[in-house]
Amino acid sequence: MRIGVLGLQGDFREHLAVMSTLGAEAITVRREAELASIDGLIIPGGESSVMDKLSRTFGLAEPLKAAVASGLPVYGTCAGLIMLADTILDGMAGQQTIGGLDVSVRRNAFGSQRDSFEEDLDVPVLDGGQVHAVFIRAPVVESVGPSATPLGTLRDGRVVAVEQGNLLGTSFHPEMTHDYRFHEYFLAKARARAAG
Ligand SMILES: NC(=O)CC[C@H](N)C(=O)O
Repeated sequence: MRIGVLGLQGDFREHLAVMSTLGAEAITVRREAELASIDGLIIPGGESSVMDKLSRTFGLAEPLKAAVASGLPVYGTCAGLIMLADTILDGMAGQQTIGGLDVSVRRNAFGSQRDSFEEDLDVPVLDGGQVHAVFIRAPVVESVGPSATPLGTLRDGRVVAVEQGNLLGTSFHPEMTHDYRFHEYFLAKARARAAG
């Protein structure tokens, strides 16, 4: 099994380090050909509008859409979640997404007052208790369509983790904690895909 981490922009090196900690082979993905050799893809945090522009400049936007449509397991964190959302609210002018997750996601949903914060979340699909989540200029999942499932919510009920088949998205950054259960959850999907 081999994992790709989209390396156009953002904190992709941290995700590569998590993969190495978890004993998974991982490569940085910047070209279409690299997408063909992986069993799962992580889209890191960063700035989604820049990632969107670069993915189109590098000719990766359509191949990424095709990869999602093919059932490749993809895990998006923060900006990566925005990239996977079918609908983006408060995007930059002309900002597009890869899509695939039947959700609307609002960029920078917590405003400058709460630019970054941490909260413990209940995530019933993960064993081992609450997940300590780090949010940095984070998006929120404002509505979840019938094809997607919320996995985790803030105390106020707002959705910050979602799943839809092979797609997984979190508003927060597990790569910045030592709790890699979301990465493990994603790797299980990639392992199933690699096993064919
Ligand atoms: N930490 C992050 O990934 C921030 C996301 C960023 N605010 C965006 O709109 O893409």
